[in-house]
Amino acid sequence: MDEPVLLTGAGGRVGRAILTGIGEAYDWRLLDREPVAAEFLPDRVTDDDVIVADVTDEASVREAVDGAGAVVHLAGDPRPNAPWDSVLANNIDGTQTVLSAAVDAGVDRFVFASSNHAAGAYETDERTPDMYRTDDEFRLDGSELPRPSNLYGVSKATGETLGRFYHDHHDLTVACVRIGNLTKGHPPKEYERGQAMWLSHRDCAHLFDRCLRADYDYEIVYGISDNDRKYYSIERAREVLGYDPQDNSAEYTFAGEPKEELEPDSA
Ligand SMILES: NC(=O)C1=CN([C@@H]2O[C@H](COP(=O)(O)OP(=O)(O)OC[C@H]3O[C@@H](n4cnc5c(N)ncnc54)[C@H](O)[C@@H]3O)[C@@H](O)[C@H]2O)C=CC1
Ligand SMILES: O=C1O[C@H](COP(=O)(O)O)[C@@H](O)[C@H](O)[C@H]1O
Repeated sequence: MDEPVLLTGAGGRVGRAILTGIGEAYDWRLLDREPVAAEFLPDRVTDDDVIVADVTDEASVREAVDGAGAVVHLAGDPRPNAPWDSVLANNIDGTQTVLSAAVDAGVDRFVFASSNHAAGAYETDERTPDMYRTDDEFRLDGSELPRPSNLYGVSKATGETLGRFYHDHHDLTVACVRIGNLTKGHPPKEYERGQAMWLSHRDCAHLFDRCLRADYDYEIVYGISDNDRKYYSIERAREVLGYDPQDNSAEYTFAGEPKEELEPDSA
C-alpha cells in the first residue's frame, strides 16, 4: 500500500503487537488519546505521524485520516464490564466518527477490532465448559447473528453493523476481527476459555497484515491462533484473507509453560 495506514488506539496492547510485528511494513499514522511509547514507534514514524487525540474529536480525526489509504481502528474501551456511557462514547460514537471521516476522505479499507464478546452469549450453560475443550465440535464462524455477553459486546456488534452500513452505502472494504484473548509470550494461564480463544502477538500482527492486503468486500472473522481447543472457526480467515497462524495454545501447559522446554532432552 502506497498511502499511509491510520492506526487508532496505537499505544494499547493490540496496537503494540501490530507495530512490533508489521511496524516496518507500512507508512503509519498513529492516533491515541495517550502518547505512544517511543519503543514501539516504527523507524519511519516521525512526530508528525503521531496524533494525540480522542476518536470522538471529529476535527482531529478528519485531519488524521486525510490522505490515508486504510484505517485500522482499535481505539476504544476494551473492558468487558465497561459501563454504557463509556462504550457509547468511546466505542460507538468513536467508531462512527472514524468511519464517517474515513469515507469522506476517500479511504479504501477499514479494519475494525471487534471482540469475542460480540458473540459471547453463545456460551450457554448447556455448552460450557465442554465447548472450550479440544474434542468438542461446536464452532462459531462469523456468519451467526451477534449475541453479546455484555454492553461492551453490544458496542462491538454495533461497530460491525456500522462497518456494514459504510460498506454497503460507500463501497468501503471492511474487515471486522472478533479478537479472542491477546496475550504476549504464552496463552492465558489456567483459563480454558482464554486458551481456546488465544491470539498470540505474531498471529495478531499477521492477521491484521492480511486484513490490509487481501481482496475482500465485508468480512467478520475470528481472531484467534490455531488452537487445538477452539470454538471459533478460522476457516473463513484462512480462505478469504490468507491467514496462516503459527501458534497454538496446546503447545503450552495449562499453567502457560511451553511444553517443548519441559520435554526430556532426546539427544
Ligand atoms: N486485547 C484483547 O485481547 C482484545 C482487544 N479487543 C479490542 O481491541 C482494541 C484494542 O484493545 P487493547 O489494545 O487490548 O486495549 P488497550 O486499552 O490496551 O488499548 C486501547 C488504546 O486505545 C486508546 N483509546 C481508548 N479510548 C480512546 C479514545 N476514545 N480515543 C483515542 N484513543 C483511545 C487507549 O489510550 C489505548 O492506548 C479494543 O477496541 C478492544 O475492544 C477485542 C478483543 C480482545
Ligand atoms: O474483548 C476482550 O476480550 C478479551 C477476553 O475476554 P475475557 O472476558 O476472557 O477476559 C479481554 O481480555 C479483553 O480485555 C477484551 O477487550
